[in-house]
Amino acid sequence: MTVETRPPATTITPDTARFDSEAAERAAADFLAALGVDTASESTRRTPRRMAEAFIELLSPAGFDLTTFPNERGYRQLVLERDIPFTSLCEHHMMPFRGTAHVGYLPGARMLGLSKLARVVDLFARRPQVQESLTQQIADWLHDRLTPAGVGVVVQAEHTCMTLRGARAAGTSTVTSALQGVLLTDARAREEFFLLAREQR
Ligand SMILES: Nc1nc2c(ncn2[C@@H]2O[C@H](COP(=O)(O)OP(=O)(O)OP(=O)(O)O)[C@@H](O)[C@H]2O)c(=O)[nH]1
Ligand SMILES: [Zn+2]
Repeated sequence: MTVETRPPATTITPDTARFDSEAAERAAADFLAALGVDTASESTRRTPRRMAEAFIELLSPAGFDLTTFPNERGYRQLVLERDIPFTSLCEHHMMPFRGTAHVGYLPGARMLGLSKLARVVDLFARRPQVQESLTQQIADWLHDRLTPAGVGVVVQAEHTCMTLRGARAAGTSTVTSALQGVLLTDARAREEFFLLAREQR
């Protein structure tokens, strides 16, 4: 008889109860009026509502089950999910920043369902963020929840607050990384992670 050391799945339920969509719609209408934007035409009458819904969507990660499996065959090498797309909101301007994340881990006693790596990125992207925190939060959360031997995260993104306005530095991208466990302490494991994360298809 095998003894499960942990429950097979943990349900992650993001808190979306905090949204007051009607207040958000009223505020959007006030904001647009203050900017002199007409919301009286047939085309723009629902724009305050659309704005509220758009921001609520950008701030609403999907819930999911953090499904794990026992690492029965003792797989000890890197598992790396590359090019996970995400959209987040820069907490300074509330303008989108979007890009991709590479998320990898060195398994311990349990393996994670692959899709969960993309779901964890979504969980932390759909909130007001700075890219450094997004990157670190993904690594820390996986390290705490999965207790793997190591975790590595690389995030690359375009910040529209600096490409479309302000510095207007079109074409720039920002790269951040966060490491935990063996990937932080062992130079060879770290090197392998960055090599595989960078490798072209
Ligand atoms: N470190 C970090 N900074 C960010 C991120 N997203 C936006 N920023 C920066 O936050 C800073 C906010 O600076 P402020 O000087 O208060 O804002 P601002 O007057 O609109 O500045 P400009 O964007 O330079 O016009 C800007 O330099 C942004 O580029 C992020 O993810 N990480
Ligand atoms: Zn910004």
